Amino acid sequence: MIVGTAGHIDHGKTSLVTALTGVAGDRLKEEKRRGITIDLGFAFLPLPDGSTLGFIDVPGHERFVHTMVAGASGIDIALLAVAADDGVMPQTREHLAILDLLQIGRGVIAITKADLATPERLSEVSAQIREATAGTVLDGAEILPVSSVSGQGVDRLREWLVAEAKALGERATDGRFRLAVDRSFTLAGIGVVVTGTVLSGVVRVKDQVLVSPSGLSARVRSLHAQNREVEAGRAGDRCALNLAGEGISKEAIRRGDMVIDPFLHAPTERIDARLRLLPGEPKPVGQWFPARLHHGATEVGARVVLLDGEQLLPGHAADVQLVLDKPIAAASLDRFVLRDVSAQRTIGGGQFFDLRAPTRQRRTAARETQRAALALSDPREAFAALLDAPPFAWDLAAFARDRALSASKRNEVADALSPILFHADEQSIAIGHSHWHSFVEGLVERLDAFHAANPDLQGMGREKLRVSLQPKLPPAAFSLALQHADVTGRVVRDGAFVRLTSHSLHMSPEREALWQRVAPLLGGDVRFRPPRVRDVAGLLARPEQDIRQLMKFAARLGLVDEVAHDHFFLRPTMHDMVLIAADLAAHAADGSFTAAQFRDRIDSGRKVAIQILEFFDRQRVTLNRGTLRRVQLQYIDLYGPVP
Ligand SMILES: Nc1nc2c(ncn2[C@@H]2O[C@H](COP(=O)(O)OP(=O)(O)OP(=O)(O)O)[C@@H](O)[C@H]2O)c(=O)[nH]1
Repeated sequence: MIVGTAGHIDHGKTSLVTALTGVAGDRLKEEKRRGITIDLGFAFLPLPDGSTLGFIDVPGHERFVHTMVAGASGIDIALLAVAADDGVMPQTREHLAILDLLQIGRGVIAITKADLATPERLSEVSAQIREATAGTVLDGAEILPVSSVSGQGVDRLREWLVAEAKALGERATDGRFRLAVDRSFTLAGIGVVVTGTVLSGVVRVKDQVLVSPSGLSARVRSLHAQNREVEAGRAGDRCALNLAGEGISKEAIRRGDMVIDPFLHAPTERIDARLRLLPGEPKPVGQWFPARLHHGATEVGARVVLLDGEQLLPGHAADVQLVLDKPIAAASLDRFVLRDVSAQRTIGGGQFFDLRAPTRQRRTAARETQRAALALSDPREAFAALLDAPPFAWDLAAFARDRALSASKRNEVADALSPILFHADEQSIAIGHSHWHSFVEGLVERLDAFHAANPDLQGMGREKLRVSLQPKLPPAAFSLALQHADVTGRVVRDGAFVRLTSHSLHMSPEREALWQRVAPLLGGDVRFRPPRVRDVAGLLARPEQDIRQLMKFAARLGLVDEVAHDHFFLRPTMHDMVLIAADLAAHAADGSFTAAQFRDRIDSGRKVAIQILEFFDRQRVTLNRGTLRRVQLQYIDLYGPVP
C-alpha cells in the first residue's frame, strides 16, 4: 500500500511523514548514498502483520504533478496536508483537482502545524477544507489536526492510515507487468538500475521485459521493492530493477518510459479519451487545443481534438482524441492529466479508452457505440458491448493487450462470452453468435445474388466478397471463416473464387452464340491441329480477348482443354488422342511409343505433338521415360468413356 502526500509548499508534508514513520530526513539521505535503495522522498512504515506502508513524498511543486501522475495507479491513499496557519492555498486546490482527475478516492486530510492554531482557527480551516473538497473525490473525507512538533494527532492519523490500508487489502496483481520509470542510473558493480511504481502485474528476477516505447529488450537481474532485495515486485510496489541486455544503458532508458511484459509493447500516439476540464479554467477548450499530457511518468506535447461539438466548457467532460507529439506506452483506462503548454497550470484530465483510435473520425452512431463499449471498465462487459458494435468483429488479443489483461483474465472474457474465434497471425478475431449467423446468411445471400447476375462466372472473387460482407473480417480471418463447419457444405472455395456448392456454370446467350461459331472451326479435319486463339479471332473478325475469354470459359465447362497457351482442343479430340496413344502402346512389344509415332498418327507438327504429350504427362495419362512413353491405363477415361 502506498500513501501519497499532497499539499501546498511548506505545509509540513515531509515533517509529517517523518513523524509518522520515524524515518528522518538525514536517514533518507544516507540511504541515498548507499545506492540501490535510493528513493528520494520514500519512507516505509512496517505494519504489525509484516507488510509495509510506503509513503511517496516529493518536495518541490513541479515534480509533484509528475509523481502524482506517475503514481496514479501506485498511490492507494492520498494524504492531503493543509497548514493550520495558511489554510487552503492555490496549490492545495490544484493537488486536490489532480487527485480528483486521477480518481484517487481514498484519502485523509491533515491540518498540519496544529500547534500553531487556536481551536477557532482549526474549525475555520476545517470549514475551508469542506468547501474546497465539496464535489471532489475527497468530499466528506476525514479531517485530522496534527502537529509534527508536539506529536498531537500523529498516532491517530497513523492508526487511520493503517486501518484504511487493511480495509483496502492486497492489490489485484492479475494484470500484466507494467512499471512507470521515474529514474534511470548506473551503479558501480551492478549496472543499469531503473526505479518506478509497478502499475500492474508482477515482475520477478530473471523475467524478460521490454522498454517501451523504444522496444529494447532486457532481463531483470535483481530487484528491490520497499528498499529490500526481493524475488518479486507487485502492483503498487516501489521497485528498483537492475536490467541487463543489448543496448541497455542509463541513457537508453529515460524517465517516462515503461518497463513492461513484452506482450504489451504497442506504442500509440493517437488516443481517444474522456477529458474533464477543471471548473476554474478561464476559457473553453477548442479544436486542436495544445497542451502537455502527463501519463505515468511521461510528459508529452498533445493536441486535443473534440469528438462531439466544437468546444469543451470549464467544469464539463467530453470525449476527445489526443494527438501526441510522439508515441507513448499506455494502457486503456489509464488516467492522465493535461497541463497548459508552459506546464504552469493543470487544465483537466481523465481516462483513456481507445489506444487505437481511427485518424479521421466521422461522428457516426457506430463510432459512438464503439466508444461507449471501450469506456466500460469491466473487461467482460466492455468486450461484450464491443461485439455488438460495428464492425462486429474484434481482435480479442489486441483488446487484452491494450488493457494489460493477464492470459487468464483474457480467457475468462472469452469463456464468459464464447464468441466464434478465428486465430490468425497474432490476432484472435472474435464474433458474437448472432453476428456470426448473420455473416453466414449474408455470405450465402451475396453469392446467390452474384450467381443469378453472373451465371457464366465460376464464382465471386474472394476479396470482393470479403469486403462486401458484415462483419468485414480481416483477410486471414475471412479465409478461416470459409472453412468453418457452418460454411463448408454450402460454400466452396475455388482458387481465388468462392461459389455456392449448388452453383453450376451456364453460358450466357451471347457467349453461346459465339461458341456456336467457334466450335466448328476447331473440329473436323483440323481437329488435331486446331487454329489458335489469334487465328480464330482473325477468321471471325473478333477481338482476340473475346475469343480467349470464351475459350477459358469453355475450358471450365469441360468443352475444350488448353494444351498450350492459347491453343485449345475440343474435348472429343482429346479423347481421340488418348485412344491413339493407347493404341500405339498396345501394338508395341514393350508397351511404349515415341513422339514421332504419335505425330504421324495425328498428322500434326512435331512441336504440337510434343506439347500434347507433355500435357498428357501432366494429366498422368502418359508416363514419360526419356524418348519413350507409356500409357497409364487408369487415366485413359479422363476425356471420355473408353469402349
Ligand atoms: N510549528 C510547526 N511547524 C512545522 C510543523 N511541521 C512542519 N513545520 C515546519 O514547516 C516547514 C515546512 O515543513 P516541511 O515538512 O518541509 O514542508 P513540506 O510540505 O514538506 O515542504 P515542501 O516539500 O517544500 O512542499 C518547516 O520549517 C517545518 O519545520 C508542525 O507541525 N508545527
